[in-house]
Amino acid sequence: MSDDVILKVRDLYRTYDIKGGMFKKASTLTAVKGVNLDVERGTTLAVVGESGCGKSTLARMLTMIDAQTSGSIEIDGLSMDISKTGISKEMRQKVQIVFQNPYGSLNPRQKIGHVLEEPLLLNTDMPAAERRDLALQMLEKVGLQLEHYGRYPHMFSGGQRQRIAIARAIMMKPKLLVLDEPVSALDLSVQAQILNLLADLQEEMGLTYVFISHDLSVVRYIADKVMVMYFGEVVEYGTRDEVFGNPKHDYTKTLFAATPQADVESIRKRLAAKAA
Ligand SMILES: Nc1ncnc2c1ncn2[C@@H]1O[C@H](COP(=O)(O)OP(=O)(O)OP(=O)(O)O)[C@@H](O)[C@H]1O
Repeated sequence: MSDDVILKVRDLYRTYDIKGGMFKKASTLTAVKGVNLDVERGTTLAVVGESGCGKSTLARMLTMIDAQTSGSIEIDGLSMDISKTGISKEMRQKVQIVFQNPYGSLNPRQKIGHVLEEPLLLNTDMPAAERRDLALQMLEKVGLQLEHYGRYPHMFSGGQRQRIAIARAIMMKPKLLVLDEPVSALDLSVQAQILNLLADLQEEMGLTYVFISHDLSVVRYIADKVMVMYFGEVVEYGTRDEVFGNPKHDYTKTLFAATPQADVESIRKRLAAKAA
């Protein structure tokens, strides 16, 4: 593992103004409160916590879908403050996101070839023939077939659609992938296949992952480091073995106690069987 930090976040905040109503005063909600983190190149940081703790807000800021209220994000040496600079092609190239529901993020009227080539079309001057070659290469890389290039999203299973979303995310050869609950909507056996694919791509392409999940069995399998969020704050941050082996914060202890150990064991067995 390298000690080369690719993602550096300092004192990151995101607040939302909540409008008042007839019986309610206007207020401010702080969804992310003073988050600091460093992620080393080629490693996986898992972000866990209950619904509403700020995981997706953090993901949206890391991927420039939303701007931070204050604080800094640096990816591969480039500052990601879109409120000041807007979004450059260079910034787009550094980071991509994969969502939980691939169908929602794929345009049903676009063929897969177009879906894959679109980021290149928007952000580069690459000629059409090269774009097509790259799209075909990526289809193979994520375990799909060349004939899938001309098909529509509804012609694929959930697992295949998530492979397409991953292929699209890596078309621009990003350094960092933010994976927001990427396997939560999939059947268990398909989850294991997608997790294995992500592990292979990480090794092959030197990718760094921020992997958001509420599923501790998955986190235990994929994470190098684990960050636990609670009401917008980081309450635990350490290596996987430190956090799982010796959780310090009361919230983490409760979270771990609430996860049946059987889940952890079953996924371990499945993955071990596949690797053998
Ligand atoms: N655009 C918005 N306007 C107002 N409040 C928001 C907005 N987006 C998120 N929030 C609030 O910020 C808090 C954090 O939400 P966020 O979606 O980041 O949590 P999460 O941990 O990802 O939850 P989930 O797992 O359910 O998606 C929640 O209280 C949510 O209601």
